Amino acid sequence: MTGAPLQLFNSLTRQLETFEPVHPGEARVYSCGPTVYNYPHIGNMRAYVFADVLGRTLSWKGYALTHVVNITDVGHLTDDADAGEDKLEKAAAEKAQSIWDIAKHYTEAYWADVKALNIREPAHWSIATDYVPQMIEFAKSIADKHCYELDSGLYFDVSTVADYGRLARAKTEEGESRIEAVEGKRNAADFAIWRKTPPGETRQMEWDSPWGRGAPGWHLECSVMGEALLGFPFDIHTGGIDHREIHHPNEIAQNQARCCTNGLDDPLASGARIWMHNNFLVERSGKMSKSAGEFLRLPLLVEKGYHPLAYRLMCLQAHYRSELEFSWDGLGAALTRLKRMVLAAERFADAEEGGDPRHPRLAPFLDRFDAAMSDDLNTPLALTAFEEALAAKKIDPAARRAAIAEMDSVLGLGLLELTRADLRLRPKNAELDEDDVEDALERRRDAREARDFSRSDAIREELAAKGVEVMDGDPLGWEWKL
Ligand SMILES: Nc1ncnc2c1ncn2[C@@H]1O[C@H](COP(=O)(O)OP(=O)(O)OP(=O)(O)O)[C@@H](O)[C@H]1O
Ligand SMILES: [Zn+2]
Repeated sequence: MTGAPLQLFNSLTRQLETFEPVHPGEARVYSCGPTVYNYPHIGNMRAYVFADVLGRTLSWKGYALTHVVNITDVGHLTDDADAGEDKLEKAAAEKAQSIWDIAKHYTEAYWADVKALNIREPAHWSIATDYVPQMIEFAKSIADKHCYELDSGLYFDVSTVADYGRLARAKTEEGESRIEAVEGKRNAADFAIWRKTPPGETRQMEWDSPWGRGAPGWHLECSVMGEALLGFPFDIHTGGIDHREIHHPNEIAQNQARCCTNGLDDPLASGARIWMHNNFLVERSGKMSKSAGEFLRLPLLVEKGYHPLAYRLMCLQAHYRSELEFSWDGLGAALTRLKRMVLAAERFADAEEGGDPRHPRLAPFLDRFDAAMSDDLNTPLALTAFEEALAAKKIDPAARRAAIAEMDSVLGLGLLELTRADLRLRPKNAELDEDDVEDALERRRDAREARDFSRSDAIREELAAKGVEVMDGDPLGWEWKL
């Protein structure tokens, strides 16, 4: 493996650990994916930008990566703890639509955002409903020792595993106390791994099981897909910090139960060695939400004229474990920074391929970049090394192109393909298109050459009235903006 040893923060041990793969030369990663009952907001997408940067870093360091991202199309209740309704059943009932159509529609919307953000396709998008037989098999294997049946379903008894909930931080403050009581539960934190369809109710998604007709629990799904596609133990499990409190402790409890039944003698075997959690993207008003106020979806950013990769850059500007506050000004600043990078990269984007990235003038930038990324994915610091490599003077263009391509394989900004025109996105409400603007600017240049300043000013005002600001002497060389 190349470069500095990769240090990652493990939420389970609460410390930085050097990445040592379970299978030499490989990296197996599972990331909790979207629940496809609605469009993802940009906060959700921060979780996938983070998982993507982790995957790209592992690939760059030479590990053969197998990344799994699941699609939850059944079982996730409106409350992460054991209460509420199935998010998809609820959406389907409200919209009077087939649940399968709903899942398909929002999965496709999610994939469109993934693509726009240069998030690489994982090896598998595992769809929960494709794994129901394996879920039943997994549940059967742990049921005798670790579960009990109630009228409402099969419950996991958290007292049957060692040190339940060691991952969670908010155990006493919020965690357990907010778990709604279900009559007959042995411990407040016990959770359903199979939920029976209540008598007299019809569900669009249900399956037969030894515990009656019903649907799997959300936590069970991730345990099963992780094991099925990556094998226990695998290397890294990721998700947003909200998952650190309930979803992942429950997954870990099931994995412990499963590993013990399979003869793995470590009572704390948690399925994955390293558990990593990205912090939230927040709004000034609080947690980003799909219901309150303006629904911050990636397409809304694009409609307002921000390129999706400006949002990706905004994510990279913060460390993944820090909270990041969203603001339009912040996004605008990220867009300006991205434009500067594109201008710098233009100078050598056409250079020959195959240059030596370890050119003596570039190696120090690459080393700093590596040190930053190896220090628990310190992207804000890595970006500064990247920009200095972009800006350094008098370096062979082919070598520089190679070094930038290498760093960008980790950052995923697509800098060698992005053009000025790509970044001059047109807000949806703009009345002019790119050609109209260029045409007006041409006429204005002629007027100025002819020293006809009143005509030049008139064209400027005409453009301003249509939402285009002409920037004479723009330091970025962008002559106009919308
Ligand atoms: N504001 C946020 N910032 C960063 N990550 C987030 C944010 N909100 C949710 N996540 C993460 O996004 C991923 C997808 O979550 P999921 O599709 O289940 O959405 P959700 O939890 O229903 O979101 P919400 O509760 O906001 O509707 C999870 O890893 C989750 O931890
Ligand atoms: Zn999950």
